[in-house]
Amino acid sequence: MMRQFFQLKEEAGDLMLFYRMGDFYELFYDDAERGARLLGLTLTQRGTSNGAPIPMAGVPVHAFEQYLAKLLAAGESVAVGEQIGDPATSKGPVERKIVRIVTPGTLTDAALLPSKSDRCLAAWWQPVRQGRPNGDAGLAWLNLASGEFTLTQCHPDLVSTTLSRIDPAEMIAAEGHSLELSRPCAIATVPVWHFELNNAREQLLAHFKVDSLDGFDLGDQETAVCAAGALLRYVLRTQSQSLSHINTLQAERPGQFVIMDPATRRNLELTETISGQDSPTLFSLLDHCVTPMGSRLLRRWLHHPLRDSSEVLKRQATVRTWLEGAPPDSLDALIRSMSHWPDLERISTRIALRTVRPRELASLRDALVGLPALVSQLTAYQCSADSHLPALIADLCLDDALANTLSRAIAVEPAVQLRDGGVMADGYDAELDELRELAADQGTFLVKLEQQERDSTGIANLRVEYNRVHGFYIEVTRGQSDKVPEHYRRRQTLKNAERYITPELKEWEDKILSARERSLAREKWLYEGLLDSLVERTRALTRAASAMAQIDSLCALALHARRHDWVAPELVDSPGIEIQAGRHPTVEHTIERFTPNDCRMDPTRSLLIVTGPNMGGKSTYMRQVALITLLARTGSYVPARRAVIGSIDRIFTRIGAADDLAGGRSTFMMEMTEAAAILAASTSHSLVIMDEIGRGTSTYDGLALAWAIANRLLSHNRALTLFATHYFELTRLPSENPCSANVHLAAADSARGIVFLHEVRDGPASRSYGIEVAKRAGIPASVIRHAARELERLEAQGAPSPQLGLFAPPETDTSEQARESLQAYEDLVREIADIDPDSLTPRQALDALYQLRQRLQ
Ligand SMILES: Nc1ncnc2c1ncn2[C@@H]1O[C@H](COP(=O)(O)OP(=O)(O)OP(=O)(O)O)[C@@H](O)[C@H]1O
Repeated sequence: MMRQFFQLKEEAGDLMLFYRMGDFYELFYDDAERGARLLGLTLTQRGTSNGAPIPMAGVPVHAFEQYLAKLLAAGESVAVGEQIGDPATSKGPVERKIVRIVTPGTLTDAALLPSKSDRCLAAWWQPVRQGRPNGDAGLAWLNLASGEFTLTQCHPDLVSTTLSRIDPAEMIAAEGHSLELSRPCAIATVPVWHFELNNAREQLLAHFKVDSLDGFDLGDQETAVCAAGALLRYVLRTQSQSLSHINTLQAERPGQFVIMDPATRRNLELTETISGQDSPTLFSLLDHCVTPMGSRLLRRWLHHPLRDSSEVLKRQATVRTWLEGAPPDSLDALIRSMSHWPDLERISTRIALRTVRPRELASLRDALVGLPALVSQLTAYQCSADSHLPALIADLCLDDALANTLSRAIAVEPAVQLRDGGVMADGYDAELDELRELAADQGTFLVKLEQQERDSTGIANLRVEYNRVHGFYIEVTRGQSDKVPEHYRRRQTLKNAERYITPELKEWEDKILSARERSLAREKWLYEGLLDSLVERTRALTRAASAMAQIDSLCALALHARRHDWVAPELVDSPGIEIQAGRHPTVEHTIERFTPNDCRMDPTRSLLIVTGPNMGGKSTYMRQVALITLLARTGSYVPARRAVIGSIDRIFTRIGAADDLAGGRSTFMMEMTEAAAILAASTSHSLVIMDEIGRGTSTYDGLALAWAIANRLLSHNRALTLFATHYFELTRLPSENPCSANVHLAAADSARGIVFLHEVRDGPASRSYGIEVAKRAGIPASVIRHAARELERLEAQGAPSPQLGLFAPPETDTSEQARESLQAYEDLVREIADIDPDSLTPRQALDALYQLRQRLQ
């Protein structure tokens, strides 16, 4: 047996191998130890190997799925070695085979998948030369549960940002290539040759059954093709079924989405709060979706705001259709009609994988039967020319044949498992009906036969009976045996009676005894046949599922907009943001009276210095501007009286970083790393939120850095920036650069202390109110008094203000020496510019380098 185990284990490789033994799945050796640790199983032993006991741990077959879910959540991958031979007829160990491989990124089973989020598998490939990244990285990702297969190429620095929006459950990387991930996920390593272009391309050609990839328009995506090929190879290994639902491969090109790095997604709390909770987040707020696929799409939209306005405007126009010119209760009625919809997206995938369960088909049938009513509800809306509702409705118009087939084929309430029978509907197949009738109506048949035989033989006490040893028989008492007709064959002789069988009874016996097995086999065969016909429809089903998801998500956005008085933002191509009376989408629900605020930023007013007391509302204000921008770019309405949102390429936020102790970076280091990324990548189309940059170090250092960073953003990046700070010295920036302006969150003194007005006003804050805020926070009165005295003393002393030197314009050195060194420097630069590296031999290049170095000295 262990030899067989080792064979399977070799096949399973790193996967945990569950080896079927009777009613248990057993783990051995390291797998057993890992399983015991992760699942809390009791570790036992079975025999010895080289004198050492073999560790073993097992789980009962009936509870396997629960254990599996736990392991997948822990990022483990599993292979199931099932008994496929018949124990009764096997000599030696029963034949076993790996029949199932489950990895965190290749799940399709509804029970193991979260309903409201995707779990995809991604592959990453970075060509290297001399140990350094050489060119763009390639990424491919597959949502096996929906069949979406996508790839892209990006600069190596953008890999982590791109992965943060894809949020894979599992990553495939080449052996020896390590990748830094912003969130933990399972990593599978595969040999480097899986990523080689020719192998990868062959894999894709074979899967899509094409001679060239030209039709997919991937000419500029060679590195990403390497990743896609390796990914497909991995998936084919894990899935024993055909992957016919993966029928296209789409390339994403830079510039399609508003880029947000992992820190920004976290700071804006799109789908997870900063502390890692599911709510309150922007997604939890807007998710009024009534289908799981609608929720999943909405989540995707929030992580993928679009740069190009055309698709956004289509979504917006569809939301408008439901809000304007339609009776208010029609939206509620529409949502109600969708609320019983099953997860069509996953069902159609499971049809393609041929793993769909009977009850899923029943729910598909019910949904399809109700589809025409939903379609007519949708067509009743008057939509504007720019809405894509008509296209979505067209995708929902599936032909009746599918609904009719399912209605005829599937029982009203089918069994959970096909193996239990009772799945196919009565009347769908005459042979199945007969088998079922036989199995169910044996009593009736026997009574009928008995009567028939009594009548034909005239033996009044003739009986038709059954026992386990002899099966069915006709019993005639000895006294009547002379009346027995010739075609009766004796089966058994008893003291007082003879037992007979007739050809008719024998035939019926054969039928009845195997009727149940035959009816189950027939059902299985019919089910497979039904799947054959459904598989051909998966494309249409997937399109309908996608239309349904979009309608559901857009209804959710419309509902939220109606309930909370949101407006349609105007989208323009120039860079800029203008918001009138904007609110924070989530904070507005957590407090009684939210104060709306305006915001105007454009190239002539690109940086706003935001000052105001702690707790004054600075962070809320800046986040609300970012969230309104993001919502506008997903097609949603926004919480404002009016909003005009320009073309935005990236949103960056640098907000109160937490220590990344695991990554070995302090708060200040994190802050500076994020700031460095912003300075390196933001453009005049970027929205940058900087909250109190520089506060993690000494006042002088902090202020100096904040000043220099703000200046750089203003004059070099020219990004639309909201820059909150407690360094009042920074409020002098607008007087030096007219493209910046001061705004502040107003507060007022009252008899009972400071009152936060939460109102954004022009100009800098007059003072900081730090001591008042500390008082409200409960700092002991004696400490507050001490602090107030200290403040007075410092102010009276006119404590040296660090800004004096900092804010002064750079000194211009006019001395002769300075002029000379400037001249020398310019000569040197010219000389370097004149070098043509392509025309130099390596030796000449080295000489040139030495000469330059000498000049510097
Ligand atoms: N516009 C607003 N209307 C009403 N209440 C608001 C508004 N903005 C913020 N608040 C309230 O003020 C609280 C503090 O806001 P926020 O954290 O944005 O202040 P802050 O100025 O960034 O503070 P700190 O400088 O200490 O980080 C919020 O939790 C919210 O309850």
